[in-house]
Amino acid sequence: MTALQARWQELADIKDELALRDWFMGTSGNLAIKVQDAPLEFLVTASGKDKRKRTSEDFLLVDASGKAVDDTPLKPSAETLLHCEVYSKTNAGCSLHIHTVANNVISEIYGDQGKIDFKGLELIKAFGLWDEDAVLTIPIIPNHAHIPDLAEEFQKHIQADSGAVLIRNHGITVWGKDGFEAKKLLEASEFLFQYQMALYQIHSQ
Ligand SMILES: CSCCC(=O)C(=O)COP(=O)(O)O
Ligand SMILES: [Zn+2]
Repeated sequence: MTALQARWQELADIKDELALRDWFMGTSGNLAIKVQDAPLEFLVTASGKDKRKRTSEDFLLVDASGKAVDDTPLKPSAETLLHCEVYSKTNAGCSLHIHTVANNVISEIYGDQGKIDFKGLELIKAFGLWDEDAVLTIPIIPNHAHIPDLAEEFQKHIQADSGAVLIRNHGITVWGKDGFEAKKLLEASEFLFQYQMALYQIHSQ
């Protein structure tokens, strides 16, 4: 199996798992996985597809600028530039973006603060934060319809080989060293958002 085939299968399996969680409502979301460095090439989801379906046209190979490497009628995700920023600034191997009710609600409640902090919750360990007093901070950036502007805002918060950024009333993008790590951060983030939303509802009664 070639590296391309292996990464394709890895990303297709992740896509299926996220689809089972109903994390691709209304064709939202996009996924990417690095295939090679120097020159950078990564697989990204084709734009506008129903990501719950598994087909031979789910992904296409793009270069460091987000352009298709091969001659194809498929269009790369409209948000490919965000994935380009991840791979140009880090050693991450996989980046995932989804829209959920929980990540949208949390991004709106805490959007004016520009971040949300989580402390004292076991699941922040998924981000490698094991100390008793550790705080997980997830930045929240404004949404921009113009993707180059969104990518510019987003890249300011890429400071390590793994991380997460919330885009206000849009969704979350996470990245990690491989598909397993990126998916772990995504699941942990969504757990934390659901927890915080439930707590907020109780406190506002
Ligand atoms: C219908 S959701 C609006 C676009 C978006 O935010 C998204 O995540 C999906 O866009 P893509 O081009 O990757 O399908
Ligand atoms: Zn999106």
